[in-house]
Amino acid sequence: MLDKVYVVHFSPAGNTRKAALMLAGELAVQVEEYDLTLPLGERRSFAPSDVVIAAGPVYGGRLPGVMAERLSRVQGNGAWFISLAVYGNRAYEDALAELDDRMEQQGFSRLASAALVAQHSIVTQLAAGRPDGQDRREIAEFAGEILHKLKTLAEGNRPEEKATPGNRPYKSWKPMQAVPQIAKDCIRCGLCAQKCPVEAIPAGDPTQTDPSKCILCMRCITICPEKARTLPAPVTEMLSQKLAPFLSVRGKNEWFL
Ligand SMILES: Cc1cc2nc3c(=O)[nH]c(=O)nc-3n(C[C@H](O)[C@H](O)[C@H](O)COP(=O)(O)O)c2cc1C
Repeated sequence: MLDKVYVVHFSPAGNTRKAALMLAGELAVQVEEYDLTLPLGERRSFAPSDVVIAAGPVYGGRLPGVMAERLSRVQGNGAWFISLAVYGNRAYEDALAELDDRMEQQGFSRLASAALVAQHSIVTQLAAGRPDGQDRREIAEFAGEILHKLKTLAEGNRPEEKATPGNRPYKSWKPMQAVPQIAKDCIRCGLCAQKCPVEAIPAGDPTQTDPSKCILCMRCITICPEKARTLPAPVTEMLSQKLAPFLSVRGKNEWFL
């Protein structure tokens, strides 16, 4: 086990964070989180001996643009990174490669990369409840391989490396043009406005959502204490149909180091 590991994450609906903390708990005694989900955050600089897990959800086979931007808040100075693209049972496509590239641009050195499955934040029947017990066992196996690689490196040997899959240039993807709808049950508590990653909900009137800012990340829908925010039915129906083939498949956790 390591003494400490850092977890840098962007996790609107909490599934990415859950998977990243599972890995962190298998790797180190102490875990420190650095959250990129909110619009404001201090800059953070790491030391060459630090080990940093960088975890993001997959959106349309890509890293969310907001997360890619916010990674400029962290500076690696040669620290190790473990990249995690957390996907909802469909596919991760170029997201992991993109996360690797962004971390390297920020001055981190790649130790390992993984695509892990977690519950789909929009169609929640997909990979429901994951990461689960089987995922935990696989994540523990991945952690064991990371610790072994660190030991090999500390002994002065450079192990053979497996490259992260993904295309460059990355596939193109545009977020859907839709926003959550608000039911009469909304008590205007303002929690959604406070926690929106992209400031799409005005604090003065949380029944509004700015379609030019909303990334449909599901955070407001997930955290609303009154369950007053939902996706418009045509959006849910379209996505449920598109993703139906993935309901009966157990998506794979894959790692590369
Ligand atoms: C806008 C959007 C796009 C998504 N696109 C994909 C995708 O291309 N492939 C996939 O398997 N899952 C996709 N998902 C599911 C998420 O990657 C997955 O549920 C992730 O764990 C969500 O992380 P979070 O709970 O930390 O927000 C998408 C989710 C959202 C909100």
